[in-house]
Amino acid sequence: MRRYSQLPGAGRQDTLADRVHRYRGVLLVVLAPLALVSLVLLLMPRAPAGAAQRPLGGGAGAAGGKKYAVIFDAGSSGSRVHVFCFDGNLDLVHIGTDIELFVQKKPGLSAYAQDPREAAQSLVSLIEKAKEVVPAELRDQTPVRVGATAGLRALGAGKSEEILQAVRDLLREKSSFKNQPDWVTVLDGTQEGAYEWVTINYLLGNLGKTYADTVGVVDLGGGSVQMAYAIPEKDAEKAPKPADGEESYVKKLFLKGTTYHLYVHSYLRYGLLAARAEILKAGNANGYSNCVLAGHQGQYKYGGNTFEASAAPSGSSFSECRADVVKALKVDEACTHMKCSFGGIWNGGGGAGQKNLFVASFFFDRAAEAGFINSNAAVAKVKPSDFEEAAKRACKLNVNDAQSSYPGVQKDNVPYICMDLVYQYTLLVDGFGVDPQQEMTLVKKVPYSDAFVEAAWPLGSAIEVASSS
Ligand SMILES: O=c1[nH]cnc2c1ncn2[C@@H]1O[C@H](COP(=O)(O)OP(=O)(O)O)[C@@H](O)[C@H]1O
Ligand SMILES: [Ca+2]
Repeated sequence: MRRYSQLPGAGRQDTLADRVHRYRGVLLVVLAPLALVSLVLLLMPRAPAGAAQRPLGGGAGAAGGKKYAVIFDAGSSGSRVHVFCFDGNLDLVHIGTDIELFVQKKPGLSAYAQDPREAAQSLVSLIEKAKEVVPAELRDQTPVRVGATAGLRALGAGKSEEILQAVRDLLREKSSFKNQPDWVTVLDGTQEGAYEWVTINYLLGNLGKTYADTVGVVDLGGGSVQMAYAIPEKDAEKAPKPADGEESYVKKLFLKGTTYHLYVHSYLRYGLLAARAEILKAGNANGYSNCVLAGHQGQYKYGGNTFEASAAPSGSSFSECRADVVKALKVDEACTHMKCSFGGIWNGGGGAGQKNLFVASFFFDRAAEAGFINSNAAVAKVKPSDFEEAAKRACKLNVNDAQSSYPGVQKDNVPYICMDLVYQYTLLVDGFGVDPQQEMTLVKKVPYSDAFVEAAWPLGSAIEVASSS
């Protein structure tokens, strides 16, 4: 397994083609300022023909062509604020010495389900940090958006709406940023996946290139996992209709003058922490789990429910745990489409847009904790089989040995290290159909210019905001 501190082709080492492309953009500014708005870098997530188009929000705070955008990521395991600043070409420019302000704190909003005001208050320190980096005279033109993901999705509409309302009130009273009620929402999973795809491909300098030159993105959160990659138009036309209540499989995006057909699916309850509950339910026939490390007797709490989570008398077993995970993933569920990933969900048809996979969030974190990538690296090249090997090692341990073997793993997570790694391997190989030997890139941050930017959905949202003004 190799490690890269610098990503080939990333950052601002533009090729001649890129520069020609950018110069073309400048020409367009001169020749057709109105057309520019829709041509240069307009992110327009659209539902397929016939469905209503998602409105674009207001613009970003601007000065001398610079625009700021403040995006809150209300994730299931923590809240984070990102502040970005774009120039007139919608390239990122420095905020002080960095290219992004990024501050995070735990727990997430959903941990305050009983007290919406306290949930909102948990964002105050992040708001203050964001204010520090946006010049005072630009704050009232600088939009602030809040996107909540799987944590609030799982709380249900009533509770999550109360929390969101408290956040809207707080932003109106305390933020001094440009705020609007409909800018504080629960993101649907496909929107989250699409933004993440835009983030990574923007940072890699891929936008404007053909779909085959983009990378596919997998984002394993706590509550849900997203797969997003560009597919050819002819495949998009054949996309099956989603089941009732599900988002459509294909989003049409217009970015840097290029139309992309993005296959996106978000699997709710298959984020790493949510999947533990599914695995415990699937495998708990005898009151114990084949995935829990020897020496652990306990229960696992997730989303207001409690599950028995005690080790089997013989401890954890890679192969038996894997069978439980396959069951939890519903790999064999009837597939009414051409080809499915798992749970009867269309797999998008694969192809060149999925050849290079960038895999984010918990995939990176667990790989670092299991010690097969450097936790300080921004990206690392691995294969699914690296997760298999790490899982086989972890599943042989008891909790005490695991605690000393994996000093980076939080105490609460130690009994689940076998389960998590088996899940990650099985999700990639049996779920998404990735070859165990296929090289892929684990990503935490992407090098851009002389800095690093978080590989997370908020930049995609900021690009939408900044390009719509
Ligand atoms: O902006 C980010 N930077 C670094 N890591 C992130 C970021 N956003 C999410 N993560 C990682 O993703 C994992 C959990 O994701 P999150 O709390 O966002 O769950 P969710 O997406 O299911 O709501 C954590 O391991 C966290 O470290
Ligand atoms: Ca997330």
